[in-house]
Amino acid sequence: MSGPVAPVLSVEDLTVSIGEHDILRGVGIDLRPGRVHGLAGESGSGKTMTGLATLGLLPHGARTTGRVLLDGRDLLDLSQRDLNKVRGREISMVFQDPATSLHPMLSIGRQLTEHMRHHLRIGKAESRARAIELLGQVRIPGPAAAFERYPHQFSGGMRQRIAIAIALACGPKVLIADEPTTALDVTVQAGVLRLIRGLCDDLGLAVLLVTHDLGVMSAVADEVSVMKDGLVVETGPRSHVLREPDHPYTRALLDALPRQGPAARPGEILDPPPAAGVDTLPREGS
Ligand SMILES: Nc1ncnc2c1ncn2[C@@H]1O[C@H](COP(=O)(O)OP(=O)(O)OP(=O)(O)O)[C@@H](O)[C@H]1O
Repeated sequence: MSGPVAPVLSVEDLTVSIGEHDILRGVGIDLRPGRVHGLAGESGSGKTMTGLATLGLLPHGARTTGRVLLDGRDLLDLSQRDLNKVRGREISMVFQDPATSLHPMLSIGRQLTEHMRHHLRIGKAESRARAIELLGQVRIPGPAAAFERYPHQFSGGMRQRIAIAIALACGPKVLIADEPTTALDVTVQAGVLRLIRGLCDDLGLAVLLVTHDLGVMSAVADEVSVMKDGLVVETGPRSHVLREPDHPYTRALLDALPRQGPAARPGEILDPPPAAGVDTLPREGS
């Protein structure tokens, strides 16, 4: 095992308030290249808000304190203009429902290339070639033909792969994936998770994987943070947090999982055999 890699993105003591409501109350998370950091917690605990805050995408009127450091720059200090350069270029986000994140009236090729041409300032032929390469990288069959097609011509799983290709188009260092498989049929979830894991490994992406699903977390994450009421109550290596949690809230989350076999205990359900990782997921259906 190699030593700890320096974080590319560090959220430090982040607070977000809207009106009287304290939504985040001092969140700290480090994202490292080539690592998937899972963010778990019950609905309303602040997972999505943490992801959005890293992109400066907070609701109107939100007040923030703390720091979001990307390679040493505090994103909370950037102007909207500078933040726009960071979003999509250095940090990208994939949302739960690809049907809403893809534009229904624009071809896949246009959605991929406009993004690249804007951020990377490259020409039409170069952006087309890169788009087709990206579609291949996310395993869309027939990438050149897919380039000409529209979102409705693809299945949900394929649409999420396309959304991931768009997120990766400008070569970001950080990918925020907010419940990326929750809207998908269970048979295609594994394939999308395996893709995210593979891209993280191959491209050295730092991934924040927001999910309420501890099974997903167990299959893909290297580190896990657990949120409750706007705070990270526990963070650490996946095997530790999901098998021997220190915090009673994490234990309660694990105990609330449905049992999956006569002798299964939470640690056994969640932890794949050593080094098997994502390969323990079922084969994808599309
Ligand atoms: N636009 C908004 N304005 C005001 N409060 C908001 C807004 N969006 C979210 N909140 C509040 O912020 C808190 C955290 O929400 P967030 O969506 O981050 O939770 P979450 O952990 O991602 O939950 P879920 O799993 O349901 O998505 C919640 O109390 C929510 O009601």
